[in-house]
Amino acid sequence: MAAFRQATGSQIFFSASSLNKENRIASLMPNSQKTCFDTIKVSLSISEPASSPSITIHGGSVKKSNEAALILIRHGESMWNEKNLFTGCVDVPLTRKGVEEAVEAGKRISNIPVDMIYTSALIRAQMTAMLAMTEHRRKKVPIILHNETEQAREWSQVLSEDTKKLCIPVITAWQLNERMYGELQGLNKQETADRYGNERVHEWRRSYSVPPPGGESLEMCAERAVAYFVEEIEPRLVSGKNVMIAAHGNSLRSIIMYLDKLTSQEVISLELSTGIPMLYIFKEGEFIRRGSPVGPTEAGVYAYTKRLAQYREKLDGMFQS
Ligand SMILES: O=C(O)[C@H](O)COP(=O)(O)O
Repeated sequence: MAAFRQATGSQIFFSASSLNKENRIASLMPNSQKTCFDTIKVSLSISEPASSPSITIHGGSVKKSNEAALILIRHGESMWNEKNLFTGCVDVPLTRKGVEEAVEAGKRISNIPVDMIYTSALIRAQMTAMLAMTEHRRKKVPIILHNETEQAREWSQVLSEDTKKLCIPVITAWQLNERMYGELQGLNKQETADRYGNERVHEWRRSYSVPPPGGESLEMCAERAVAYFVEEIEPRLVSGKNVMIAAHGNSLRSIIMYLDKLTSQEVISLELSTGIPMLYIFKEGEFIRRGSPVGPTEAGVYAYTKRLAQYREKLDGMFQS
């Protein structure tokens, strides 16, 4: 990770070479994509239920908590996962099993607060986020924000203030897309390993700096995914917003590498299963990995932070279930 960033205070600076790579990555994307770090204006105001652990209001000023929940979830099984094909940035949907995995994931995080959701621009991640939220006890409605044009933003506004309070903004970002697998996209993984050798294919799939032919290395994927996380998502956590990110095996591996401060050697063995939520607590500028909630009432998750326990108690009071 240090290879492409020097952290000074809370600022992260990219070396010139990685900026060149970033521009190349940006050029790989459809020309409708603008610069790397478009700042999405969240057009929904997000109300905090009184018990919310993220923000409390004292006499008009907002006292921000220094703690927030971050949930990461790799999409459920996709139709090309099922066929064992390299997928990358090809936009394929979930299988029925993937739909069930997403719903199950939702059950596991159903008592954890979610104020904002980020997904990639790919349907398998968006389906996973929306299906998971059908199981959330707070019953807020996730709404995908459309900012692609001024008209899209205006026409998709929620104009009722009351309704807005029961919505969760969903921001889609191509920067969170799966790594682009280049010439491997659509090829069968086993046949590719048979052709090029297991070791070489494993290096393309799991190493930090070796890209697949015509595709992105994990390092190149990190330069957009981690940059987006730092520029757009981390400030939300700092402000006390609880965030869920639904994305992909490798874009999430690059983000976890940043969160857990993994070396380029350690990240090789990092594997993410489809549809398994992972919980982090963001506290005083640090990310603490809490593992994967096994069930909606797992003591281990709630015992760890008072705010999550209080939020769950509030939901118990609100819904008596
Ligand atoms: O893009 C794909 O094929 C999968 O989502 C991830 O593939 P990988 O596990 O081979 O990196």
